Amino acid sequence: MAILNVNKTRNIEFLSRAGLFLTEDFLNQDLHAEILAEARLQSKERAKISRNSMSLIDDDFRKTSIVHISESKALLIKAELLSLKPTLESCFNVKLKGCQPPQILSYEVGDFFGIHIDNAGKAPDAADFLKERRVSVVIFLNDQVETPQANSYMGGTLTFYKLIKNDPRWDAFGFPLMGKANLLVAFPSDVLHEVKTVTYGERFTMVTWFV
Ligand SMILES: O=C(O)CCC(=O)C(=O)O
Ligand SMILES: [Fe+2]
Repeated sequence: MAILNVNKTRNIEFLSRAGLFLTEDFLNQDLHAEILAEARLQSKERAKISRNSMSLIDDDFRKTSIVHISESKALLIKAELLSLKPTLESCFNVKLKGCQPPQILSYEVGDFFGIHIDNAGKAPDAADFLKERRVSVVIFLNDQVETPQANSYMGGTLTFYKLIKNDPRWDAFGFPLMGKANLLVAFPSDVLHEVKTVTYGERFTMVTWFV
């Protein structure tokens, strides 16, 4: 699919206008550094996808790992994320109960996540935890760069689809968001998105879903 080529700064502006919520420097600096350090050290397991009420690994659709983080860090992270609830409620005009346990995701070279929505849409046999997702949140933990640099990654662009409603001419266009350490993006969980293949380094994100 075609990807619109827009510069990094303007893209934040553009995606905000298209209805996404973006905020820079979301986590306090110490917590951000601690999470990233922990993400690089801890063990990981391959992330699964849900299909026909089954949870399975499908390398053709998603190659991502979930990092095991300490219980204490998970609690701190959740508290930070919950502080965002009122803002997300007014931004997306929904009443939210809370958020699902945050996950730290790692994408090594060759990893990606194909085009999907986070809340299973109208699939009748989907698990309840998927159906109840209202607002998805992604926090980038390290920088996406254009030439190799330590602690950063290349490729792995988070790309959104069908942001321009009621005009099918735009349906094939992907709207990219370059990763930037501590940038947070929130979007309705029925927005189509994907993570392109990582081509250098290791990409870390933290994700949760408000319900
Ligand atoms: O890692 C990302 O940027 C997004 C991950 C994602 O789309 C998901 O976990 O549903
Ligand atoms: Fe997603």
